[in-house]
Amino acid sequence: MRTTNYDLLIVGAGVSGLVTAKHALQAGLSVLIIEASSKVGGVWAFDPDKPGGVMYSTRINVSKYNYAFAGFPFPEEVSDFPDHREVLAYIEAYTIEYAINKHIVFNTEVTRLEQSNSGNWIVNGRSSPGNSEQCWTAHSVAIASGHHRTPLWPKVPGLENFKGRVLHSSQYKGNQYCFPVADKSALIIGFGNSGVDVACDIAAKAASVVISTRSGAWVLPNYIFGYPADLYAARVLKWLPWQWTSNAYEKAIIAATGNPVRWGLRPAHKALRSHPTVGGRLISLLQSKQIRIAGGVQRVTEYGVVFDDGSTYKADMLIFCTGYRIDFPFLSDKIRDVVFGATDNQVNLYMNMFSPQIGASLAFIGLVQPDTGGLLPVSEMQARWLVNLHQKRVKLPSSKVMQQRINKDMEYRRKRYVNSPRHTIQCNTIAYNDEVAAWIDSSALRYRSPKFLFRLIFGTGGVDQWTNHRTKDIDQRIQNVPVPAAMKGLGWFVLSAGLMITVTGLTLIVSFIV
Ligand SMILES: NC(=O)C1=CN([C@@H]2O[C@H](COP(=O)(O)OP(=O)(O)OC[C@H]3O[C@@H](n4cnc5c(N)ncnc54)[C@H](OP(=O)(O)O)[C@@H]3O)[C@@H](O)[C@H]2O)C=CC1
Repeated sequence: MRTTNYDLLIVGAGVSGLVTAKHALQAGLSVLIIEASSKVGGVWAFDPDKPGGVMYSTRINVSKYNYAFAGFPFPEEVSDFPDHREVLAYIEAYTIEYAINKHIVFNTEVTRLEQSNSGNWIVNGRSSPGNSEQCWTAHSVAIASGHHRTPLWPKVPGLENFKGRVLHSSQYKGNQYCFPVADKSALIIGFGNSGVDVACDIAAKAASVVISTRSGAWVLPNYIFGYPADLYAARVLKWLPWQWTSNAYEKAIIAATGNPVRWGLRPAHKALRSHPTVGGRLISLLQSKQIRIAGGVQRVTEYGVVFDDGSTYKADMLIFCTGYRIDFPFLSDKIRDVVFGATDNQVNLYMNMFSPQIGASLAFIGLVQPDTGGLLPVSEMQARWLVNLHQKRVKLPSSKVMQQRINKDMEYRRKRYVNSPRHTIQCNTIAYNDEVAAWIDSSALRYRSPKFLFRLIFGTGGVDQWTNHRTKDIDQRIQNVPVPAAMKGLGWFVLSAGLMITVTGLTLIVSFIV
């Protein structure tokens, strides 16, 4: 049975879906969110009985200044890196503040999405309990169901012979869940943020923990010289060649935690060529040898593994922390064909949002992996852009221009990052948001005062910088985002050097003329 034809139907009530709903509702659109679970929050809604989402000990690894909804800061008493309970409470408070709940249908899984000949979208869903089929139509659809749903299981020779336990990080909810880990030996395969979090969690109880990594990692501490590490990812650094920034970043890591080779980390690439692995706790566990690092797995045996260098490890459990495959199982084949690129995790979307063949009526919100800072402010700018498109204040470029841009971005990512399925949707938060902000007349760098400009160039500026209705409150929030002392020092150095060069140049010109 088809009911209301909504202006915008949103798939998923995680942060990306909620922020999209907030902006669409404020613009007067009729909105419906369809959510598979019984709660808002997406990956932040801890559930020990369901795969996916956070585990019991998860803390966000981006500071609360760069992972928040605009105009809605985390409470003051929350630490720089909130834990998942605090993040969920914050998301729930946002949902209440903007009365989003009444626009959500919970416990309903979207099963199919297709476009009718008229251009409207037909969305089918299945509600539980009872498995009742539902169907809605909408003028446009925003897919905000996340890209960390389908585990990526690599093929490892001999895995079928292994006698111990095998699971993916999405199934690991904490050392008190799953199965007894006390006195067992665990092999963690993969050295991204899941690998680090799982290794640190399991090391509290297990007898021995080894992380297997084929390319090592530069492990970023949560704090550098007393400030959250993400606060160093300032605008000025994106204006410099990334290799220079990477060198500085590597020096900062070495100054904060020592040479990574000492702890066995053996990074195979420059730091900024891959997604940052954050792990303050990991370094101390490596120092106390509660966790060890090994190379790639050559093959699995009945009771353990053989690494690439021929050494062996006897393991009771293998935990694959090997990331996710981008997948939206409800897309019809026709849409799937235009959305996904030729290789694994490649998406053929303009600004990771729109298909040139489909246009503005189907948007992907949050289909981005920010290389610095958090996803939330990117999703929020995408939501605002989408609403502006709805209101016909802006329009998308032609499909030819969109495709050219997609190709250019793909080429850039291939060169800039390690060319792997892990980096196909990587983007720089500030650069991305600055670009979208310029289109919707919300630029962060509109001049207010030299002090402000300094803050936005040598600091990250936080999530409120792109808000277009400037109020004292918003300006205060931007000023509350700390600028690390080292970045202030860099700022003063650049300004003094600039001043000296200008004065010297002018003096030379004047003396030449005179
Ligand atoms: N606390 C937090 O805020 C957390 C955030 N996250 C975020 O969630 C996202 C997903 O993270 P994560 O689950 O760690 O996934 P990632 O994709 O970031 O990392 C996957 C890891 O698995 C390795 N890997 C992939 N394929 C293979 C293979 N075939 N053989 C061996 N190793 C392989 C990769 O190595 P290689 O580099 O060699 O390809 C990499 O080390 C990220 O954005 C992350 O930042 C995750 C956990 C906690």
